[in-house]
Amino acid sequence: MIHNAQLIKQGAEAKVYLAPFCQRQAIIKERFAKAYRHPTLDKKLTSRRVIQEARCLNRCQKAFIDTPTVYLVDVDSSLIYMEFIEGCSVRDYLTTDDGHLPEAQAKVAKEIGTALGKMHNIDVVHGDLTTSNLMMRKESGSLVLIDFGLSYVSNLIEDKAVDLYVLERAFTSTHPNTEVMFAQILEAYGQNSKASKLILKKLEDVRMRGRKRSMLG
Ligand SMILES: Nc1ncnc2c1ncn2[C@@H]1O[C@H](COP(=O)(O)OP(=O)(O)OP(=O)(O)O)[C@@H](O)[C@H]1O
Repeated sequence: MIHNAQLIKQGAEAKVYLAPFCQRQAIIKERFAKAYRHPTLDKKLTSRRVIQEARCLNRCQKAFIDTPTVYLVDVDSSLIYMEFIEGCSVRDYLTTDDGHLPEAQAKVAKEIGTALGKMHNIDVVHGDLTTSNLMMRKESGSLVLIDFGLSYVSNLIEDKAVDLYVLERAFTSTHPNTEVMFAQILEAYGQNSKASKLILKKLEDVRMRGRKRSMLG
């Protein structure tokens, strides 16, 4: 039980709360036990996930990639306390109907591509890139990557290409007519990721595999 907490999301793996922490509002992410798993194994897997998420967030912060600052990691209780980002998700930004200027959209795309390029440069693979996991700060509009719950460290070109493919699928399935924006994301990614040539080439293979799979049903 977290004191004065307001549940903001109940997912399949975790509960996300907004709660006061040291005189400020914080996000508290709590991973809960899975009833179908053996308790000892469950504790081990849950702890590993908590540590992995916090580690990837820290790794990004050390590289000055804007992500929520981790305040506290309580492995025993499977809790991560982190900065509450005030703002809106890119998903909400793209689905609100207030006719964003192409220049404004291009700026967001550039920030996304730049952040992802930098994240892959330090071998962090996000694992769940959707437009809900990209936030824009209220004050500055600057981009923040959130939800590192499925993230891991990998230097494999394939893993990074799949990361981009997951985001591409999220764009095409959720936001019609954003092909130009996604191309702008990849352009900025190309300018910021060290291995972009190989990764973008691999992305073409991953897309092809995806198409074959959907043709076969
Ligand atoms: N640091 C944060 N600041 C503001 N809002 C946040 C923050 N972290 C999460 N949220 C909000 O809570 C929602 C759920 O968080 P998150 O995506 O981390 O959980 P989840 O998808 O349930 O986790 P997981 O994918 O690890 O199972 C986000 O979509 C976002 O709206």
